[in-house]
Amino acid sequence: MVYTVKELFPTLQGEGAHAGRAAVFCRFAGCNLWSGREEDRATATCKFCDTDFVGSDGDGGGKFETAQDLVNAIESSWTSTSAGPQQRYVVLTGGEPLLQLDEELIEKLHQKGFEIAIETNGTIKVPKGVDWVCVSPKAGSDLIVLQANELKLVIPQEGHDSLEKLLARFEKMDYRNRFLQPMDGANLKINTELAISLCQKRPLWRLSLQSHKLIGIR
Ligand SMILES: C[S@@+](CC[C@H](N)C(=O)[O-])C[C@H]1O[C@@H](n2cnc3c(N)ncnc32)[C@H](O)[C@@H]1O
Ligand SMILES: Nc1nc2[nH]cc(C(=O)O)c2c(=O)[nH]1
Ligand code: SF4
Ligand SMILES: [Mg+2]
Repeated sequence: MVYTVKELFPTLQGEGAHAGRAAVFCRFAGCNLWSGREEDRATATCKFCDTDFVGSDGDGGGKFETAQDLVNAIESSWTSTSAGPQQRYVVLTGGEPLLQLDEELIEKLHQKGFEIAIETNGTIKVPKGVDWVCVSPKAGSDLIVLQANELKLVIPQEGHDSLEKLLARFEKMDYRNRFLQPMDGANLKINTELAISLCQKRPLWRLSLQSHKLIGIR
């Protein structure tokens, strides 16, 4: 299996329950809900993406011919921060990482001592062995990952009916942690105020800020 990776870099997880934790980010190329081309954005299922996931030309990106090649690159990225063997943490994101993640890659990352997290839109089955699953549902897509460590809902999304009804539905489902993340873009300030007021009204939800953007890291 050849893995196409847009970029691979050490940083801190910026979002959700593990915010602030050292991690290597492996951003896979490609997504099933948007081509990544600006001219397709308006007609895509997911229209608000903040990420360039097209191609393999980013820092640390490339085409990795084998799972072992990719794992070696992830390990080098971890070590490049002088971090030792403890608490090795990799976040597989994209694009949509579940278009490429397979059990061989999971097994080889575990052999190197990595705890594995994924960021997924929840439309593709999660293979066995992933340690932390964060699902971020998109309006107009078929959510099939109905159980996860973390649900991270970006708000507000065009195409969702009543937000309060949607939250009530997710509150009954099997997600261990629930976050509201304000949509970045022209309305970030208003969206943040909305997320704050909803978290105050509905304490099953916590606020997830994209803290990496606030502090100017990737
Ligand atoms: C770029 S996506 C990649 C992983 C996967 N495709 C997904 O959507 O979960 C990573 C995270 O960024 C969130 N995100 C994307 N665009 C955003 C925006 N404009 N504002 C806030 N969060 C955003 C997604 O919802 C997801 O939680
Ligand atoms: N630092 C940092 N944290 C993140 N958490 C989720 C991200 C993503 O794009 O998947 C992300 C990202 O792009 N950078
Ligand atoms: S599903 Fe994720 S990667 Fe795909 S377009 Fe939406 S936010 Fe971006
Ligand atoms: Mg991001």
